[in-house]
Parts: sequence; C-alpha cells; structure tokens
Amino acid sequence: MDSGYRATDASFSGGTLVCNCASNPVKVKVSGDIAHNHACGCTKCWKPAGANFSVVAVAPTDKIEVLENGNKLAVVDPAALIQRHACKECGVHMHGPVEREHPFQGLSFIHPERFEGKGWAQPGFAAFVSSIIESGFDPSKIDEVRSKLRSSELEAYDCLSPGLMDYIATWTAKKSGAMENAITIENTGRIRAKLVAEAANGPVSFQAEKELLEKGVIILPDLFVNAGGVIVSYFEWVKNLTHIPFGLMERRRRERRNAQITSAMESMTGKDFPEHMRDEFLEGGSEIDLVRSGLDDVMRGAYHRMATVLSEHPEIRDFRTAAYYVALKEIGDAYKAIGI
Ligand SMILES: N[C@@H](CCC(=O)N[C@@H](CSCO)C(=O)NCC(=O)O)C(=O)O
Ligand SMILES: [Zn+2]
Repeated sequence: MDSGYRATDASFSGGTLVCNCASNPVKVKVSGDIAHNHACGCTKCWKPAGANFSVVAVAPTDKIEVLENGNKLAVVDPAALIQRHACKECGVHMHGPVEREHPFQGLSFIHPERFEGKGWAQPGFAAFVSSIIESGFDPSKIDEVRSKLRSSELEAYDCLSPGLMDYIATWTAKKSGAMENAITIENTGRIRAKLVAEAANGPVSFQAEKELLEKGVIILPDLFVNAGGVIVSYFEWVKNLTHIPFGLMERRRRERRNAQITSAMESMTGKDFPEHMRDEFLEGGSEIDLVRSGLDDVMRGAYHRMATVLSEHPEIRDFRTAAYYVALKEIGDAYKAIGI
C-alpha cells in the first residue's frame, strides 16, 4: 500500500492469482472483474510480511477455479464465515468463498496483489482499521494511520464502508421480514415456500400477494401473525389497571394443591412421581407462563375465527380477507350493540 498501485484498467477481466512459493505455486483463476477492493486491518485476512493491512476484494465464487497445486490448500478456520483457503507452504490466502447464508454468500474473497497481471481495481476504502491494534499495533499511533490512509484517498472505517454496511443491514432486515415490500413481483418467482407468515408489516406487495395466492401459497397476514406484541401490551395495560401481577393471588395455593396431588398419586400408586416432571408440575404458574398461555389462547382463537370465515364463506379465499372480515364484523357488531 505504501508504494502505491499500478493504474486501474477499466477493461480488466480477471487473471490468475499465484501464491508465494518459489516452486509448485498454487494458481487460482478468476474469470471476470473483481469488486469492493479494500484495505483490511482485521486479524483474519492474509497480509504480506510486515504489513498492517491486507488488500482484499471479492469475485463471484463461480468465477473462481483452482488451476494448479490445489492439494497445497487448506481452510484456515472452518468455523469462519469466509472459508479462507491458504497455501500450507507459504501461507498466502488464495481464495475465500462465503458459502453460508449471508449477504456475501456466493462471493469469494481474494487478494488482488497476487494477480500475475495488472490493471485490477485499486482499493476504494480501508476497513477494520482499529483491528490492527489486535495484531499488536500501538493504539497511540492509530490516528497517524487514519491520516495516512486518508491522504492515500482511502477513507478509514472500523467495520466495512457505509455502502456495504447498508447492504448488509438491508439484507438482514429483508430476511427478518422487518421491511415492507420484501416480497414483490420481482422475486415471487424465486419463492418456493408453501406458507408465508408476515412477521412484520406489509412485507408482501399487493401484486405479489395476488401471484402467490394464484400459485396456492398460503399467506398468514401481518395483522394476525405479528399481533403478539399488541396482545401482550393489552395484558400489560390490564395489569397496570388492576395494580396486581397476573397470578399473584393463586400461585402459592396452586403450588400447595399440586404438591397434594403429587403425594396423593404417590401414596395411591406406591410409586414416585417422575422426577423429570416434578418441578414443572409443582410450579404454581409464574407470571410469564400465564402471559404466554394467554397469548397462545388469543392467537389460537383468532386463527380459529379466520378459519371459520374461510370455511363458511367460499367467496373469501385468503387469510388476509378473512382477518379483515372478522375485524370489521366485530367493530360492526359492537356499534350495533350500542345502538350506533
Ligand atoms: N476485529 C476482528 C474483525 C474480524 C472481521 O470481522 N473481519 C471481517 C472482514 S474480512 C474482509 O474485509 C470479516 O468479515 N470476517 C469474516 C471472517 O473472518 O470469516 C479481527 O481483527 O479479528
Ligand atoms: Zn479482513
């Protein structure tokens, strides 16, 4: 990094990475351009001797091919996200695919300085800068490093660049269902699920829902699936109004009753109550158990009401419409009951 880079060639289309061995070097072909080239200060990436930073980029894993002496490669840490394949003799990391489910899945980390040819894209930023301290760098000198990086036009970050962090967060949010329109007509074709449960609000677009329903996919709507938070908030409200925790009045009495039942069963049968059930059976029901039980009951009741609507009204064919039917009918009935 200190001695600079050869110019980026816009027409660069890959090449061969070669390890540091004087004889029988490992050779890995990259068929296509690289992306996100950056300097990395982390302790995991391979660095040339004496360097504080590695230079590391990604390429699609299906564009990577081990050409020669692959038998010299071993995975550095099989538990790591990046499966860094290093040459057992010289230690250079030759390729590191990300195979597990992750925003970088399908990409392989490589070190462009190991390309035989030139023209590869220069690093665009510096990542994991503070991590160099973990390798023994003097923390009091870290500001000098940051300034030096910036003067080489490498913005210094302690994780990845904001663009990549946003990409990772977006992937995570979409996966958790915490984003609206995570399923649209752009990606319904790739959905193999038979059941979609909307864990957050509005994850399936209107058009996508139509397509999925036509394909026979069952969609459990957001207003049902993620109602748990609202239900337990209601329990909390009721508890606040009564100024008393759920189960306070009955718990000890129930414990005594359960102990009586246990000893009666033991004396009637002449056998000990099964040890693995004893504690749970004797327990009088803590507040959290009661809240979970109440939540379970409300959710089952709500599901049952939607299912009844679906079976009694053939013109209603999906759970969302059934849920709205139930909700609006209850509001209507309540209005009628008070004469509005
Ligand atoms: N402080 C730690 C950071 C290690 C780390 O998280 N490294 C990143 C970046 S590597 C290329 O940019 C990472 O994604 N690692 C995943 C992995 O190593 O499998 C340290 O320095 O050790
Ligand atoms: Zn790294």
